[in-house]
Amino acid sequence: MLVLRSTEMAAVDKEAIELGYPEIILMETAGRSVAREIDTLDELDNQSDIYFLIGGGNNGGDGLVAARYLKEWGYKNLKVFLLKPGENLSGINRDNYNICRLQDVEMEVIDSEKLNEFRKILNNADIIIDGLLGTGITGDARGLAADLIGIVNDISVNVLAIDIPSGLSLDFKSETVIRADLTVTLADLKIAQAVYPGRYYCGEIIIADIGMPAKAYRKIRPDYFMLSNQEAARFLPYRTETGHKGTFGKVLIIGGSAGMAGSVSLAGEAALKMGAGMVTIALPAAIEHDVNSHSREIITEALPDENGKISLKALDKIINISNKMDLVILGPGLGQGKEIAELVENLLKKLKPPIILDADGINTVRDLEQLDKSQKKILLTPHPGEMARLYDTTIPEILENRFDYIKDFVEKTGQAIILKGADSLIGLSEGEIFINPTGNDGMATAGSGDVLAGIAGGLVAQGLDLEKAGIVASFIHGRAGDLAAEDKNRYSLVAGDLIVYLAEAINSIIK
Ligand SMILES: NC(=O)C1=CN([C@@H]2O[C@H](COP(=O)(O)OP(=O)(O)OC[C@H]3O[C@@H](n4cnc5c(N)ncnc54)[C@H](O)[C@@H]3O)[C@@H](O)[C@H]2O)[C@@H](O)CC1
Ligand SMILES: [K+]
Repeated sequence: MLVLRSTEMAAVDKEAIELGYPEIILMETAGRSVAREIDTLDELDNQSDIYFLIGGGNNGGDGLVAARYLKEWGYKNLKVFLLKPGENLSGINRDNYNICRLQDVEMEVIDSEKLNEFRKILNNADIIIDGLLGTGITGDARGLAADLIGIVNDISVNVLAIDIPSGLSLDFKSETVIRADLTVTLADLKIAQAVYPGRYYCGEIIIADIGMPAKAYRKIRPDYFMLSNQEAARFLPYRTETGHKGTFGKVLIIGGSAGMAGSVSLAGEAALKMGAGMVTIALPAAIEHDVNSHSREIITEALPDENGKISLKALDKIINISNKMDLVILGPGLGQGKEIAELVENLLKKLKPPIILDADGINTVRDLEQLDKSQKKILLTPHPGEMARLYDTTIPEILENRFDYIKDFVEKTGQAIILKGADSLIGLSEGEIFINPTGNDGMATAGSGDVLAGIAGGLVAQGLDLEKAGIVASFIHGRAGDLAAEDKNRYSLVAGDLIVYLAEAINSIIK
C-alpha cells in the first residue's frame, strides 16, 4: 500500500484538480465515505449523539458532507459545532454549510468564551467527529482549535478523525494533536500516520477511496509503502508437495559464544519453524553441548574457539561448510573483539551464499565499504543502536532521521536493510522503503532479533530473495508478537514465545 509524503499528496490533489476533477466532487465522496464508516460502527445507532467539530478548511467541509448524509440516513441526534460562522466559510465549504442548513442539520458556532460549558456538552457525545484541521495545517495547532484539541483529549469520548487527527502535521513534529480512536484517511495513507509517533494518534486507520483518478498520480514516484497481510501472503514462498529437505533449503548460522548459546538456538529454531529444510549452526566447540541439549532438530558444527568465541582459525572450515548452504546468518551471539572483526571481514568477502548480517556481525563492521556494493547479497538487520554505531552517531539522531539513514545506507552499499524498531523499516536496494505495521513493545526483549533473522533465513532457504524475505519476515515476526501478546501480555513476552506463535502467525496470513 502506498504511503505518501505531504508534497506527494499535495501534488496528487493538484493534478486531479488540474485534470478537471472538481474539488467539490472529491469532497462529496470523501464526506460520504466518512459517513459510511460512522454508519457501520456497531456502538452507534440512529439515536446516538454524534457531534461534529468543524474547522474552517476543507477538512471541515468533509465533516459537513458527512453530517448531511447521516441526517439523510435517519440519524436523529447530530450536532455540528463550527469553529467560525458558516457565512464566513469560503467556497465549497460554504456551499456544504448551506446544504446542511437546507437539510435542517443542527449547527452552532462554538463560543470561545464558554469553553467550560462546551466541554460538558462534548462529554455527552457518543462519538466526536474531528473535522477541525486536516493536511492544510501550518505550524502547531493554535487558538480555539488548539483549545478544542486539549478538551477532546481530556474527556473520555471516542473520536473519529477525518483524514488525519487534528493538529498532526505531515511535515513537522506536532505538539497538540487529537488522540483519535479511528481515523478515516482520504485517498492514501500519509507518512506521518504510517510511523510513530503520528501513528499513535490515529488509532485504527481506515483508508477511504475517494475516487481519486489514477492519472492524478502520474507525476509522483512514491517510494514508501506500508506492508499488508496481502503482500506478506503473496510473497510467501510456494511449497511444492513433493519437496524434500533439500528443496526447502539449508540454513547455516554462524555465531554463538560462551554465555550466548541461546541466540543461535533461537535463530535456528525460528528458521526451522519458518519451513527451512535443514539448519546447521557453526559455533565455538565450547558451547556445542549447550545448543545440542535444547535443540533436537538442529545440526551443529564445532569450530576451533578462543576465549569462548569462534577463532580466526575456523575461517576455512566455515567457508567449506557454507558452500553447501543456501543462506548464511552471520552474527547472533558471535561476541566482539579484534579477531571476530577480522573473521567477519573475511567471511563477508569469501562467503558465497546470501548473508543475513545480524547483531555482533553488524557491530564488527568498520565501514560501509566492507559491505561490497558489487553484489547484492547482504540483508543487514540492525536495531537503532547498531545503526548508530555503524554511522558513528547517536540513537536519537538515527530515530529522528530513519528514512534518510536507510536511503543513505542503500545508496552506499546497494544492500537491503531492516532497521528494527516499533515500526521496522525495510529498505530495498532499489530505494523503496517498506513500513511494517505488525509488532508491539513486548517484543523489545532479548533474543527477539535472533528470531527475526531466523525467520528471514528460513524464507531465503525456501527460495525467496533477501529483500522479499526481509519484508515477509518482519511482518510475520511482528504478527507472532501480536498474537503472543494477545494471549499473554506485553510484559511477559519473551523471544521463545515468538517461535511458539510462529505457526499461528503464518496461519493468520495464509488464511
Ligand atoms: N484536496 C483534496 O483533494 C481533498 C481534500 N480534502 C480535505 O481537505 C483537507 C485539507 O484542507 P485544507 O487545505 O483546506 O486545510 P485544513 O482543512 O486542513 O485546514 C485549513 C484551516 O485551518 C486553519 N489553520 C491552519 N493551520 C492552523 C493552525 N496551526 N492552527 C489553527 N488553525 C490552522 C486555516 O486557517 C484553515 O482555516 C484534507 O485534510 C481533507 O480532509 C477532501 O475534501 C477530499 C479531497
Ligand atoms: K481532522
